[in-house]
Amino acid sequence: MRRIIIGVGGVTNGGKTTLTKRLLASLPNCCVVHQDDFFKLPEHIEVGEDGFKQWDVITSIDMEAMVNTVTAWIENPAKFARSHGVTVCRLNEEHGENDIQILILEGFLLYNHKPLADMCAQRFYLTIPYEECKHRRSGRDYPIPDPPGLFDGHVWPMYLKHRCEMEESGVSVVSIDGLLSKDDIFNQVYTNIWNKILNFS
Ligand SMILES: Nc1ncnc2c1ncn2[C@@H]1O[C@H](COP(=O)(O)OP(=O)(O)O)[C@@H](O)[C@H]1O
Ligand SMILES: O=C(O)c1ccc[n+]([C@@H]2O[C@H](COP(=O)([O-])O)[C@@H](O)[C@H]2O)c1
Repeated sequence: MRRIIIGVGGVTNGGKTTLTKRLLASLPNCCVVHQDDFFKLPEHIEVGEDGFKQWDVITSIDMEAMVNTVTAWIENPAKFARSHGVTVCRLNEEHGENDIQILILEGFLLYNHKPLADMCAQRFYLTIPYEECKHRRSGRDYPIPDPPGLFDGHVWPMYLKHRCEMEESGVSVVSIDGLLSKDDIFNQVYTNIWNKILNFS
């Protein structure tokens, strides 16, 4: 049985969740692990020198728990799928597609954690410019609402810092322009994933 882990990373509001939902609905035997589900409780988030709770750093996320969840999928993808409500099917053997199991990791800091980055066979990275990001973020409702000034004082500077660290680490990513239409982004990524699967031993 082949199994493949796909990363959907990138900037906040870059379109990661939107893309992931469409991939989940289109790819066979496909599960997802969202990094946002592993945020620590607010009382465990430090306040930084910038005066803001430090949500946009890797230590705000329980990465050990996230990696453990991914490990559970690796050990038994079909069991993981069934327990997450995904119907497991066999694909057409004529096309060499039988028994593929796919896991999508979705999150804004996937590739700044080496163990997680190393688990991904393909890493997509969505980007959008500052103005568009600020605009989209202003319309979002998070479990903890953004205090005034958070975007410019913490979110965007941390994005730039982590992006720079990711690039310096040498991890290879497929950059996706998040300004493209939702359809174009989906088609580009979907095609890329199938190419990867069909060339995957
Ligand atoms: N390609 C796109 N073009 C325009 N708006 C988009 C696109 N992709 C996502 N959005 C919108 O941007 C906002 C954030 O999208 P979302 O997928 O939740 O981002 P993320 O998961 O990266 O934070 C949502 O309002 C969504 O509808
Ligand atoms: O989901 C939460 O509990 C949560 C609590 C506080 C903040 N967030 C924000 O979630 C953002 C990452 O999620 P996303 O979907 O925008 O990529 C990050 O920029 C955080 O500032 C998210």
